[in-house]
Amino acid sequence: MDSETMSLRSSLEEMLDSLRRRGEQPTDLPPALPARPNARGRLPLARRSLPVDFKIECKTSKGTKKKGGEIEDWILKNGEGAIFKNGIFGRKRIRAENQPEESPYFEMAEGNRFKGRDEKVDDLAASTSSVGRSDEKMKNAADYVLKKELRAWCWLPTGKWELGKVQSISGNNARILLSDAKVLTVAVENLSPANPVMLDNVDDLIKLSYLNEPSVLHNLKQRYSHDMIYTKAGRILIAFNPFKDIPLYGNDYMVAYKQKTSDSPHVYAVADTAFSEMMRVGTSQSIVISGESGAGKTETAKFAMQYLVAVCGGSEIECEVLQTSCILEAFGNAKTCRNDNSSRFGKLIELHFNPSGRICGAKIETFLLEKSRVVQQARGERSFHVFYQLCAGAPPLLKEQLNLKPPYEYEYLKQNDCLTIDGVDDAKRFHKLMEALDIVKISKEDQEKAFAMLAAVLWLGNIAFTVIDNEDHVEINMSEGTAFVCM
Ligand SMILES: Nc1ncnc2c1ncn2[C@@H]1O[C@H](COP(=O)(O)OP(=O)(O)OP(=O)(O)O)[C@@H](O)[C@H]1O
Repeated sequence: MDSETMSLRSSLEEMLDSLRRRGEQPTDLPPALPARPNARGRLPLARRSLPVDFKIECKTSKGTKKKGGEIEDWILKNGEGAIFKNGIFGRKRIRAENQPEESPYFEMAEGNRFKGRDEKVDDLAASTSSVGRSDEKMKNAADYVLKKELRAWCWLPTGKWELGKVQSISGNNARILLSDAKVLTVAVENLSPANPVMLDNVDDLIKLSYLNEPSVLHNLKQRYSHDMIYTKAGRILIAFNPFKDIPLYGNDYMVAYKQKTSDSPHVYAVADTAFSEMMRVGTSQSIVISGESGAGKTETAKFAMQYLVAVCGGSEIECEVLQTSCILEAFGNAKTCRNDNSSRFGKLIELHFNPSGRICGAKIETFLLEKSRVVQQARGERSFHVFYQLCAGAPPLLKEQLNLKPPYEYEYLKQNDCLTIDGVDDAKRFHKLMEALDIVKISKEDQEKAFAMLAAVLWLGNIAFTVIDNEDHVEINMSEGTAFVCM
């Protein structure tokens, strides 16, 4: 095992140990998530014009009937041989028992919508006994789709989804009129039902009649294009990174969410719900923020903390809590190819409240810091912010004491020729860092020790060695770095 893996393992072990120490069993299990529809296509309500609660039937090319999980397995194994591989829309051919007045699927709506899995399998078994009628039913379904000029998403060979209207269906192919007036012939298995226009821009994905991939992406994209970066998916909040300042934050918004006069999806609403539930139920609440690098997790966590601090306090401790971000980011964040302020560690932030709902303490645990970044960074990336901040912003006396040079003088910092970040003033950030350290009451003496350690690390990187024989023995080169580190 190499040393890096060893250090990662030990960090991981440390984290697990610390989690274990925090209690073997969570005493505050989160409430069960509400039942959510199948992501492949939630069946719409009976009153809507689209097909509802169809049954699945399956017959192999040899005529044997299959049901339940067998169907899925069989379709996967048999590919093109699966005659029911795809219906009018999507993977499943669906059929209704009775002919509705308007929709060929009407009858199934109320009775079967909330049936459990076993009941549905029973339905499936029943439905396979009437395969003979399926062609007629499918024709009705096709007629219905055509009559209503239903919109559908087409999966194009280019790998994109395109919205169009179904013009005609013949065999396994459908002709689709696209928005640019082009007509495409698409295999029906490459179609997914689109939601009616009235559902454009809905603020909660569970309001969509069809929860398929293109419909979800379309909805999120539309909202994003109107700077609506938050969307709900039931109890989950989806947050998009706008990469620009959007006027969605600040006092007025906080008041609106506190007084519940706004119910648009927002990180403030999530923080408010967590706080209200904590006060109501009397147990700890967690907000889990996840996403890929650059998705906006750190910013979102900061907005959530700002909200909690604003509505639950006004005393000194809250101010200290907010200042921790500045310190953590200086020491643990760095510029990467994906994010100019990427957190190179994980963190667990606890805010402690007293019985009256005021913040009375906080605890931050960090884990898995990417230590190797100190000595090596990928092209276009920097080491941790604090090194550049120290070099740029240290007061003259400190600079002299620590023999500080500009970043390009240090091997650890200059290796990638990436010394600055557009729009970021490292010197100013250093002053903010010192203020934050003062606010969280780190003594001047401890601050100086920390800065001396950082300077020592930089100088250590400047020590060079020369191989002096064939057995790879080395000798240290005398240089400014060597002299300074040995002092
Ligand atoms: N809600 C927002 N409003 C404005 N800008 C934002 C918002 N969220 C993120 N950003 C911008 O995107 C950048 C990256 O976001 P952030 O650092 O929060 O991502 P992250 O998910 O924490 O990334 P990493 O995992 O690399 O740490 C921020 O520095 C900020 O410029």
